[in-house]
This record gives sequence, structure tokens and C-alpha cells, in this order.
Amino acid sequence: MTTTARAQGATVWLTGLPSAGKTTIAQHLSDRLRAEGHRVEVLDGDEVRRFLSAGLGFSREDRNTNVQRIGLVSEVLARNGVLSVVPVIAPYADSREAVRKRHEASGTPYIEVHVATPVEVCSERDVKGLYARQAAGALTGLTGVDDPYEPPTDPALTLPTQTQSPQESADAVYAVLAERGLL
Ligand SMILES: Nc1ncnc2c1ncn2[C@@H]1O[C@H](COP(=O)(O)OS(=O)(=O)O)[C@@H](OP(=O)(O)O)[C@H]1O
Ligand SMILES: Nc1ncnc2c1ncn2[C@@H]1O[C@H](COP(=O)(O)OP(=O)(O)O)[C@@H](O)[C@H]1O
Repeated sequence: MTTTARAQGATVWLTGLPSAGKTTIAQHLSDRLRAEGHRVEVLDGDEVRRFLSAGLGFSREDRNTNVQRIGLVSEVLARNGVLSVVPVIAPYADSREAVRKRHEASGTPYIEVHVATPVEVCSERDVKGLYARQAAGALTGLTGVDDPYEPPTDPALTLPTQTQSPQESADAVYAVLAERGLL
């Protein structure tokens, strides 16, 4: 991209279960966008929880607070021309809807992507060992297992990562940004 005054930001929210592929897709997508000269930020869930959301747990209320904080930061970035990529579970539909509304209120593009990996595949991947810990009784309230995950009903894109490479998944998100004239 040549840098112009009309550079427009957007929030790309990657919602899905633990180990669905959110972080990996965010990484591939942001690498490509940066290489093309875009201003990009990735608001990684784990990092946000260490700082901005330090002290919050995984109750419905705490997850909602976490998601609203991230939604606020992302909207501010996106409103100011940054492509903000958000690999965060955001399990509750009402919580995601509030983030969408915040973006609509300022006319800022908001793209919801469902990283729709089946729970069986996620639990096989088990990148952080959470599914094993839940099965062993060492953890309760794991999203998609013994805690709710409300799938998006009208996402801009659904990614079946069990049949795609990470690059293919990231390229599909890139294509949506391109189609919408955001690149
Ligand atoms: N009980 C439980 N349920 C879900 N996830 C858990 C839990 N405990 C810890 N973790 C780890 O925390 C990461 C999820 O943080 P998020 O901020 O994305 O979650 S949320 O949107 O507030 O629900 C999540 O990261 P990802 O695996 O990258 O999704 C997990 O590693
Ligand atoms: N199409 C795909 N998209 C994203 N990740 C994939 C895909 N296919 C396989 N994977 C693998 O699944 C795992 C997903 O882990 P991660 O990105 O940390 O998930 P999450 O951030 O959703 O918890 C990684 O090991 C990644 O290599």
C-alpha cells in the first residue's frame, strides 16, 4: 500500500474456542498486512489479561468486562486508521453485539470472523493443555466444554480451520478486508 490520507482502519475480531486457531491466524494476517505497509495492531487475549484486564477471571461478568475493554481499545485504534486484529474468545453474543454497536456508533468497520473449529479438533490440538487439565478435573469453566460458547449467527466469515492451513485461513480474512475496500 502507498501511504495515503485515506487509510481506513477496522477491527477484525477472531472469535472461537481455545486452540481454534485465533492467535495463529492473527499472526499470519498481521504479518502480511504489515509487510504491505498497513498499520496493524494485534490485541492478544493473553497479553491484555496480563495488563489491561489483570485480575479478571473467567466468570461471565469478568469475560464481559474483558471483552468490552478490548472492544473499546480496538475501536479507538480502528477509528484512527489502524487495522486492529483481535484474537479473543468473546463467548457471549450480547457482549460481542455491544462491541459491534460501539463500532457502528462511530462508523468504524467491524468484521466478525468465526474461527469455527470443532471442539473435538480443538481438544486434540490443546495448545496450552487446558482441555487435558479440564478432563483431569484440574480446571473448570473451560469455554466450549463446561462453559458456554455462543457461536455468531451472522459473522462476516466462518473459518473451518480443520480443513485449511493457517495461511489459507488468514488469506480468507484478508480477502474480506479487500472486498470491503479496507486495504
Ligand atoms: N476457563 C477458561 N476458558 C477459556 N480460556 C481460558 C480459561 N482459562 C484460561 N484460559 C486462557 O485464557 C485465554 C482466553 O482469554 P480471552 O481473553 O480470549 O477470553 S474471554 O474472551 O474473556 O472469554 C485462552 O486463550 P486462547 O487459548 O488463545 O483462546 C486460554 O488460554
Ligand atoms: N487453518 C488453521 N488456522 C489456524 N491454526 C491452525 C490451522 N490449522 C491448524 N492450526 C493449528 O492450530 C493451533 C491453534 O492454536 P492457537 O492459534 O494458539 O489457537 P487459539 O489462539 O484459538 O487458542 C496451532 O498449533 C496451529 O498451527
